[in-house]
Amino acid sequence: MACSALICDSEPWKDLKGHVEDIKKTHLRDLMRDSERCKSMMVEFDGLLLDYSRQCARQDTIQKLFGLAEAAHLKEKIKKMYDGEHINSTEDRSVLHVALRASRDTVICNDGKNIVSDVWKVLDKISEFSERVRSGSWVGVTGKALKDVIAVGIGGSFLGPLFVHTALQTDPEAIACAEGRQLRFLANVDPIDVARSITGLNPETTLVVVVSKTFTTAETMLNARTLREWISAALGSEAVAKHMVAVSTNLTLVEKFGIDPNNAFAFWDWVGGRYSVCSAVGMLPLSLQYGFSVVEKFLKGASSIDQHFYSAPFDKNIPVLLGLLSVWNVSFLGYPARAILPYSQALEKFAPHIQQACMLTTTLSFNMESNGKGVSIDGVPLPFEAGEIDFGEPGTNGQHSFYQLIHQGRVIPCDFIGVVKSQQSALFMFLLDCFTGEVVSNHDELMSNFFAQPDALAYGKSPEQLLTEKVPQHLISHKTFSGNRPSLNLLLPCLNAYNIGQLLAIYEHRIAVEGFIWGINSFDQWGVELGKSLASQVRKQLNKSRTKGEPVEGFNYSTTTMLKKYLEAKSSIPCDPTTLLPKA
Ligand SMILES: O=P(O)(O)OC[C@H]1O[C@](O)(CO)[C@@H](O)[C@@H]1O
Repeated sequence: MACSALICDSEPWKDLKGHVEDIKKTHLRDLMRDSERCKSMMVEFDGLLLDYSRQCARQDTIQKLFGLAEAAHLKEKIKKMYDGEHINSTEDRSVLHVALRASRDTVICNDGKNIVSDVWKVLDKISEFSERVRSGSWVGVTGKALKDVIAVGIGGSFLGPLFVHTALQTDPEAIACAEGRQLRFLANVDPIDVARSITGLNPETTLVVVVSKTFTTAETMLNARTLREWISAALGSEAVAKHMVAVSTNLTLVEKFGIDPNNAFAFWDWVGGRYSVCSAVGMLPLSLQYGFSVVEKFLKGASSIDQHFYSAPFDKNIPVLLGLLSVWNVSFLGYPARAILPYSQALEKFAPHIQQACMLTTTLSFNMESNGKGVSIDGVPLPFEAGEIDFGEPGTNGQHSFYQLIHQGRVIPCDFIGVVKSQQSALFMFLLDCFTGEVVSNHDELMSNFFAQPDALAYGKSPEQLLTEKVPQHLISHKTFSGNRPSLNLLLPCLNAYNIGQLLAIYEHRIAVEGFIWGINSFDQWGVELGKSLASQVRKQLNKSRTKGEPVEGFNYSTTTMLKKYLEAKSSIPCDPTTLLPKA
């Protein structure tokens, strides 16, 4: 395909378009009867099982999708990514988050230079620093060990590390390593978030890690200054050197902020913010909390998927299959959203992370920032829908809220993520068959839903079935489930650091596959910049009005009215910097 050609003009795309009507005539009830088909739609790799037999697709659909992959030069694009070509063309950068988890002996080059040794220099520094802090050889200004960490950062400098931290928090090995320690995150510039992050913490025993790729993000920098004030007010300004460290690509600004450059942990412009969990962005706070040996396992899990993604044939390649199926669901079947449904509470922050990587809600994800685009990589407007709205909630909580929508409302393809061996066992596990009368353990109860829900979505319930069940006539339409709702299952052996790394990398690469097929740049984010620049105009106005009493001007009627109303009241409550609590 020529450079500015769109994938929708290719023959395989047109062929798939024509195939849609064919597929619409099928029903998952019938497709699921074909065991050979189902068998061909299962892939196992490194302890993982992907079952995509409940996709509205036949084997020939999958073959057609492979044809589309070829037309989009998917293999070549993956190779270009690993080869360090500047595939993020609008920012003229390579996209090399795979280098962040490569083993020491791997060679991955950016602009002709092997970057794996740079990666390991920083990882070794993280390992050494976190060990000093954890062992108490690095102490705060009053000589006390630093047992609590607040990681200040937003977007990609927050959501990924939060996901991994939340997932590790209940893993027995990680629990043992984190004994007596706390890791908190401060992302939102909302004073409520600030108060939550420091409540109950003593500056004497707290280390603040400021995480910002650019070191210019307004929310992060204000929060960092606020915590610097909190530390200085309690311990004196010289305490900053012992109580604040930074992670950034902009070491000049780190130094200007007042953080000792020796206490700065670098990463590089070839790491996109939302793909930065495996850089110091995630590795420093997580290593401080759990120790380097745990985070190293996480990196190894991600690396295992990196190698699989690079070398496995497409019919056995989990991220490739997931990406192609997403394209099928979004661009051909017309389903704009995807539900990410982990059947493990430990993964409660997974969907929020994927949203940014993919888009953004209260917990928006990385897919939405990556693939929420309307033009091709060459700047040509897309005449088809790309990107999807990701949302999710761990089962069975989701079942008691939005599952009604996915069963009988809109068709939303679902990713069911399950775990064979839970991180935890509840009491009933041991008492089964004894005197409790419980039928299954908590985990089996949870997983019963993981196995049942996809079939409920696929098969539904017809009016005929309901009649045989003697459902009253007036309720038949209310109780009818159309079924034929696509889903897939990803089953992980357990949820240790290694598996968490695998899961992260699978979803990162799935996003890349989608973007490569759609022909968009998944690695820039110009869309979020507009909101940032408009906020800066408002910030200037608030400052002028509050400090000089200047009138609100230059905004539309709506914004002017709201700003005036807002400025009428004194919205900031004076606070004591040592506690950051409102002054009585
Ligand atoms: O790490 P930084 O530079 O503070 O940026 C934070 C986040 O802001 C964004 O640029 C936009 O949300 C993200 O891509 C990034 O992760």
